[in-house]
Amino acid sequence: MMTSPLTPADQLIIALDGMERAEALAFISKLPEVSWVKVGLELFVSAGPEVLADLREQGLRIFLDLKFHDIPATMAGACRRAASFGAELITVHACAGRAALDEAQTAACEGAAEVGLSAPRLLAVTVLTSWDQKRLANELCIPQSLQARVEWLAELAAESGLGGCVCSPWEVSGLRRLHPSPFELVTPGIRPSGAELADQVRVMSPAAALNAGASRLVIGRPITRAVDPAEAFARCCFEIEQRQLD
Ligand SMILES: O=c1ccn([C@@H]2O[C@H](COP(=O)(O)O)[C@@H](O)[C@H]2O)c(=O)[nH]1
Repeated sequence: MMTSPLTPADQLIIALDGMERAEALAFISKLPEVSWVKVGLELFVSAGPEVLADLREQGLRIFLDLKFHDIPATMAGACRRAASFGAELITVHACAGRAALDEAQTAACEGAAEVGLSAPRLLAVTVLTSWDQKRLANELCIPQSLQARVEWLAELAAESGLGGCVCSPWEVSGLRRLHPSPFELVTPGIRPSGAELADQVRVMSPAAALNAGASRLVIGRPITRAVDPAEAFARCCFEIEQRQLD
């Protein structure tokens, strides 16, 4: 069976950070082409799970990025509930370890099935895109190279049957050789040329990240804080389309 290629909007996930519920809904109503949104800690803590239903009613697909990291039973309980809200992508920290990842994955599938939804994909966060090699060694006393660390944690995720991982675009080409599609490599740290880095360290442009092998890109402030967010979104889509034509 032929699968249709992903459109740029399928590959771009807009991070709705720095907004309260009403602001997020108003923002999204100005971007009718968006198909995926990411609800992270800021919006979820201020608006609660109801915002997920609000966004789904607008036809949006939900990436729930709460980065669960806890003991296995707590991770499982949180993932079960998150899946029942209709989130299609859910993050957990790979550092929670194999038992927690295994239980989280099972509970997420059960939570979705209990309400008649398809199982979500759990994504394991590897090393946050705001970290660099030096801080990893100095602050966390992790002697591995950053690439090796990400590959180690992605392997743990794959062995637990997770749907993919979150990494920076810098690690994508190495990871893609180890984990072919459909294992998802979802990359924040996306910066179109000229955009401010802010707290992001391991960054790439949208086209370069996809060329390296990323499945989907997460982009927040370069669009949400743009003077004209619709134009900024359209520019990212254009860059992705051009790359597909090259
Ligand atoms: O390693 C990670 C994991 C998650 N994030 C999240 O992605 C967005 C990025 O937003 P920008 O404004 O484009 O920097 C944000 O919600 C983070 O929580 C990440 O940046 N890095």
